[in-house]
Formats: sequence, structure tokens, C-alpha cells
Amino acid sequence: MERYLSQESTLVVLGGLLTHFIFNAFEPHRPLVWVFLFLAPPLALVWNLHLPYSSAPLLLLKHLATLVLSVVVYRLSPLHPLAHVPGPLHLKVSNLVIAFISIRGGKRYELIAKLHKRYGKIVRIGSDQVSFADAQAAKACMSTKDGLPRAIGYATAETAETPGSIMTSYAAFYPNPAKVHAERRARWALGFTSKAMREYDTFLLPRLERLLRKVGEQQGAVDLGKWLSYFTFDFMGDLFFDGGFNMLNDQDADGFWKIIEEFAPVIDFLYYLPWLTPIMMALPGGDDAPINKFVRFAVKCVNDRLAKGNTVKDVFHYVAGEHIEDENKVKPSRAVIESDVQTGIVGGADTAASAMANTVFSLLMNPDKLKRLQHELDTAFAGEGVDPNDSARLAQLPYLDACINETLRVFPPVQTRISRGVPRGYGGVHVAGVYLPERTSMDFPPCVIHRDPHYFSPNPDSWLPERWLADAERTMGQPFIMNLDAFMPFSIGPANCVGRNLAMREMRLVIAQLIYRYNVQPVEKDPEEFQRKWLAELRDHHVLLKGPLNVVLTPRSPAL
Ligand code: HEM
Repeated sequence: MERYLSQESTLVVLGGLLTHFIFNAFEPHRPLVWVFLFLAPPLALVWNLHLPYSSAPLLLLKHLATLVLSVVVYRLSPLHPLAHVPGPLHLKVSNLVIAFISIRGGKRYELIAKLHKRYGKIVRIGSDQVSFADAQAAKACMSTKDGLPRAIGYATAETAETPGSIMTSYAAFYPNPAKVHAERRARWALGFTSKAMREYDTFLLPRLERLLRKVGEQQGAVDLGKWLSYFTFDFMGDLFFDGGFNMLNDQDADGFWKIIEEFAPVIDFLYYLPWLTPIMMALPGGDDAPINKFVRFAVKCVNDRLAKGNTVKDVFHYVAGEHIEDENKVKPSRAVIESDVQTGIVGGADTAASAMANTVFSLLMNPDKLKRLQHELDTAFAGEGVDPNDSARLAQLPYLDACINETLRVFPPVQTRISRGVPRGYGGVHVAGVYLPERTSMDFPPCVIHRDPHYFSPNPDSWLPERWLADAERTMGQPFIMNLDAFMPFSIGPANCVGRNLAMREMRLVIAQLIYRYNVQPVEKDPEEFQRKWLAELRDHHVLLKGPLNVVLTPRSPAL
């Protein structure tokens, strides 16, 4: 019996180690393979050693304990390929830790900033995950065609039937991501040419008027953050579904905004745990999960839009390949259209809404700068026949752009995770003097890079639009550093934000008109309390989500 016991224990340990080896070498993603690898070794032992079946649960426990212990020891050991990257032990052990930190409080940006302060430019924040707060490294990985694709966390559930969006097409999952992505990107890019964007004014300007009217009509305190979100979602609806979601009118009666806000933390969580996505999707009751609710909603919108046909050349027109007349050219599949549209809505609405809300917040915290902006707008819009919505004119207002750019620097809507990965089979890479083995996922955190005094000085944590002006040195009265290579709210390179110019157009219009037409004042009179409440409600779920921005609006007459 004793002989059997020691033989049994040895075999359990060997089985656990072998299972770890298989997981590490082959990264199986199918839930059934997992179940097999968990159950097969202990059951094989029972069978081969003719043990009683009642011993199976204990053997299973021992098998799993060996497996977990082996994984933990390996990840903390000098044998791990990322052992040379510093970081706290509890994060190195498993991506689960950063995933749970992210989904729980959404204050990942505070943690990432703290970690970089303690460990330096590169920190290991997961078993195969690093955060790299270095502009040179970001440039090396992202700015050329030969750069790295997005990390595997972007592409978890892709199959021939669900090939994923433009975002996932650039992920390490594909054999040739740059080629797959370039084809998708070319269609998207057609939707953001100056000519295409001029056409969007036909629905952008009426939406803007509706926003201004709606916020002006509210009695007493107005949650401006909420109204800005309604506006950006409606505008995305215009861009993709020829009609908007009508949130400005019905205040999100369909609960669509709520679906997105529930969906964002989940998808953010799954990024770190790509193996979990197929398991979650296969779970019973998954139909009601935010991710599935959102997908169903988007599919319904695509169906309605396709049934309606194209009355305007909107972004959908290009993304869905409606512009392709040559019958020999392949049109995007229905699955591709559905995924791309979801990406556009999520990527285009909350980002712009948080940037605009943070711009207003920052102006309210700095009344002298608010006055300066109002003066610039009053001067620019004075005189007969001036069109305040003219895009060329708005783009030439230096203080307006300075306020928006400074907000994108201090509060980038994508805070901690512009992601790239070293694909499996690619071999390791050297980036800015650091070796990164294959299968490493990298996050470039704009919120840390943008506040690094080596790139932006003085006072990198402070919101100072003046640093963007030509006379910045004189205005700020001290020598200053302004490294535009380190400014990356829209990312850089061939997979950067394709909607950047449209987002800038949208933000210039809204901020200019709001500040020109209304006196805006925070309901909370104590600036410290106002700031505390606002910052406490910012949540980083890949895209920055915000709480209420309670203000009082009164119509203003221009000073000129
Ligand atoms: C202030 C507003 C916005 C910010 C800060 C922002 C930021 C970003 C960032 C950081 C990325 C990731 C790029 C990368 O991985 O390298 C991205 C990608 C993307 N954004 Fe935006 N975005 C904004 C608005 C928009 C808008 C209005 C749209 C479209 C309607 C849009 C559509 C996209 C798309 C389709 C991608 C994927 C591009 C690709 O893979 O080629 N974004 N955006």
C-alpha cells in the first residue's frame, strides 16, 4: 500500500507538471480541452493503479494543486522569459490580478502610474503582460508598417464566422495581421477623408443644435457629462445607422448607453484573460451577459440600416463596402460589418464624450483660462456673416485647440492601454533596450507617458493649455519641454485612430459653441470638492468612463 501511495504521489506530481507543460507550450483555448487536461491525468491514475473510484476527488485536488503551484513557481522564477522585467509579485503570478483590479474599481490608471514611479519605464503587470511607459518604445513598436500588431487579448473569440473587427484584424492572432488590417483600414479611411467628413456636417450640425437647445432647456442643475454622451452616441448612430439613437430626445429610453457602460468593463477584463472568452460565451445564461446584449443590439441596428439602404454616404457606407461598384472586388462579409460597426460605436462615442467633459471640467477649475477661451471665441465669431461652425476657422483658433490638446494630454480617453503584442512564433524583440519574448503583451499607457516630466515640463500633472501656444516659453515664464513624439491620445502609426480628424472636428464644434453661448458654472461651489468628486468618478475601463458633471448653464451675450 505504501509503495502505491508514494508511486501515486509521484505520478500525480508528474501529471501536474506535464499538464502545465502542455498549457504553456500549446495554450489550448477550447473549454473541452481544458476539462480533459484537468480530469484525464487523475482518472488515468485511478484506472492504471486499480485504485478505488472514491479516491478520484482527492487525486483531482492534488493534480490541480500541483498544476497551480507549478504555474506560480514558474512565473516567479528566473526561468520565466519575463523574469528580467521588474514588478510586484502578486501581479506577476497571474493576469487574473490586474484583470480583477481593473473590473473592480476602474482605477487602473492610478495603479499603473504608481507602479511606474516605483519600478521605472517598464513594469510587469501580469504573467505575460508588461506596461511600457516610454515614447521611444511606443514609436518603435507602433509607428511603422513593420511594427508589432495588437496583443492577443484583442482577438479571443475569432473564427471564420466571427472574424472580428478592424481592431482585432490587427491582432497577433492572425498570421499576417498587417496585411489583413491594411485591407480593412483602407475602407475605413475612405469614411474619414475631408470630402466624406464635409458631408457629415449635414447631420453633425443639427445634432449640435439639438444638444445646445436641450441643455439650455433644463431647469437648474444639468448633468453635462450625460448630455455630452447622449450627443456622441447619437452622432455615432448618425454615422453608422443613418438616424442616431435619439438619446438627446428620449434620454436613452432603450437603455443603450447602459448596455455599453456594462459592456466596457467586461471586455476590458477579458483582454487580460483571452482564454476565458470562449468559456464565458459557452456558459449557460450567457445570452444575458452584457457582451451578448451589446452584440445583439448592434446586429439589430445593422439589419435595420441594411433594410433601409443608404440614403447618405455615412461611415457605414464605406465600412460595409457600399461604395464598391466593381463586381470582381470582394465586399466585406456581414460578420465583418457587424464587428466593425460595434468597434466604431464603442471607440467613437465614450472617447469623445469623456474628452469633452474633461475639457469643460478643466475650464471650470480654471476660470481665468475659461475667460481667455471665451475672449478668443468672441473675437473669432464677431462680425457679419461669420460662420462659427466653419471647420477651417475653428481649426485656426489656437487657444481652443490648446484646451482640447491639453485635456487629451492630462486626461487621455484611452488611459493605460494602447496595446501591442509579440506574436507567437515571431521570436523575441528588443525594444528600447529591453528584450521582450514572444507572447508578451505590452500596454503603452498614455496617462503615464503624457505626465512624464522628461516629455512635458514644467508641471506635467497640471492642466496648462498655454504649453501648446507658440509663445509658451514666455507665457509660462520658465524653460519648458514639449515632446510631441510622446503625445499619443490617438495612438501612432498605421493602426492609430482612424477617426482622429472627425473627433477633433466634433470636439472643436461642441466646446466652442457651449462656451460661446453659455456661462457654465459648477453646482458644487467648493473647487476642491468639485475636483474630488469628478476625479473619484473617472473609471478606466480601457476607455475612460465618467460620472456626473453637474453644472448650471445660463445664456451669455458675447463680450464683443
Ligand atoms: C477623442 C476621441 C478619440 C480618441 C482619444 C480615440 C483614441 C483611439 C485609440 C487610442 C485607438 C487605438 C489605436 C491603436 O491601437 O494604435 C483608436 C482606434 C480606433 N478608433 Fe479612435 N479615438 C477617438 C475617436 C474615434 C472616433 C470618433 C471614431 C470613429 C467614428 C474612432 C474610431 C476608431 C477606430 C475604427 C479605431 C481602430 C483603428 C485601426 O485599427 O486601424 N475613434 N482610437
